Amino acid sequence: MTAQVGAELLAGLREVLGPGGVLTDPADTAPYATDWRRLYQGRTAAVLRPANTREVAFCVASCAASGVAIVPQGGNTSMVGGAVPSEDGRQVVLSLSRMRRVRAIDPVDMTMEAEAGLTLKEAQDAADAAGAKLPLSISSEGTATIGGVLATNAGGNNTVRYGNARDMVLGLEVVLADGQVINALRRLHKDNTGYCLRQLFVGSEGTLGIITAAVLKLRPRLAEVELALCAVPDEASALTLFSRVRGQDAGALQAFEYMSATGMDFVLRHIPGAVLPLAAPAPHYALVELGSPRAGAGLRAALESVLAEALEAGEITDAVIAESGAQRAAIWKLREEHAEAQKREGASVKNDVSVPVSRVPELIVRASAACRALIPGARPVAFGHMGDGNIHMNLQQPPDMDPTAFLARGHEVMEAVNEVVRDLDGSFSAEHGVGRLKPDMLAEWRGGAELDVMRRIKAALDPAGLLNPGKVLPPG
Ligand SMILES: O=C(O)CC[C@@H](O)C(=O)O
Ligand SMILES: [Zn+2]
Repeated sequence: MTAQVGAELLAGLREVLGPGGVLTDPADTAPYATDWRRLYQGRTAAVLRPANTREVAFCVASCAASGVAIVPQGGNTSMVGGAVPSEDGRQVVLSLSRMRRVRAIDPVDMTMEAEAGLTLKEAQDAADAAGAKLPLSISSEGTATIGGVLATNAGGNNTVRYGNARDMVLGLEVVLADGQVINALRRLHKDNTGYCLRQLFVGSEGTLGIITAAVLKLRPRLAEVELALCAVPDEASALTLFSRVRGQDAGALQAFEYMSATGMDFVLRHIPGAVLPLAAPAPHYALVELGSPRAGAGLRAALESVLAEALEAGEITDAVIAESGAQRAAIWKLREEHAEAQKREGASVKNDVSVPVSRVPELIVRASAACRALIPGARPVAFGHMGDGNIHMNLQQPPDMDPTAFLARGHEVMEAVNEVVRDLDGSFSAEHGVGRLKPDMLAEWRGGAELDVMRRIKAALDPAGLLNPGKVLPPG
């Protein structure tokens, strides 16, 4: 059992962090205690806002000495309640929001050293200003932070080309549960000196240590980008189109996103300014993006020719290629606003699942049918990162159903989808993590020796269980 947050602890923290560094007024702490989806309504006695790594270490050591648990928090955009405190008020939130410096960018090494509280968008912009590209891109990048995307190993829209967050980390600075700091902010591409500790913290969702800064690997800035939105007759055609585009020039493909008619309809109805740039709505859509750091790479002609072939083969029925940066942004908005549009349409159950890419059409067809059979009138909303096999196999409430009654069936819905995912050799959580929502699934899917090793690592690094309790690992 963790300890209550005492007045003495708070006074000591205030002395070092300053008055603005420790929030205790419920009006100030409330936004830190709930999640974007409003799945959880926690309570916290204090939000700590350290301004540098030394202060983070001080907070962690002070809380450890008092037996108080800490919930690390970045942009608080978790889809699985990974950054919310519990309802009993015994967990303090440690927000990294004041640590937002770009410490260094090296254009020769092609690296950026950034602090955990910098938003992903700010980091992307800093890379761009230095003539480089930070290729991680997710829908919540304006709010999500570097610490958060690393702690959760975020994936997003460009995984098909650049991999996930963990593929972009060369170095890491982490505050451990006892207040020690691992300073491994190295910029090395080769470094076989013992266990690769940084990758242990990436994806650990704040349960093993608190990431305070990272060295990120940059890529050359793109000189040419071409984007198309395609109308697709069925799920199988979307996969054939993906293979065709990749087959033409695998190195140029940087996003292949799938959307269904239902999700697109929500975006067009709920998101101001959203307009479908095609002649008519389609049953399915594919967003295809090519990019090259080389000016004169001929991507426009390449895209036109591959789409002409796909049209001829009946894999697409229509397509539009963006004519400007503004049009590109408008098309991306149709995809990136799916989560917001779903929220405005009412209650939904999210299933962030992945399967081998070849099985994505089967996943969408079978899981949609399973959801419809479970709750008649519910609307499957499949969309996401088809090029890497990660589909958001979400289910929207029937229009006339009480949202609370619908959400009460959330676990049944997740299980119906997971049954299909299991059968297709997939994963119950592709990019959103486990958080507070899915530890029971972890027990079931990653049980046995895997879970045993995870528990031993947790016990070794956080023996008192003070870092983000209740997240990732099921109660032991
Ligand atoms: O809302 C979702 O289910 C997915 C959110 C995010 O991962 C996305 O790809 O837009
Ligand atoms: Zn996603």
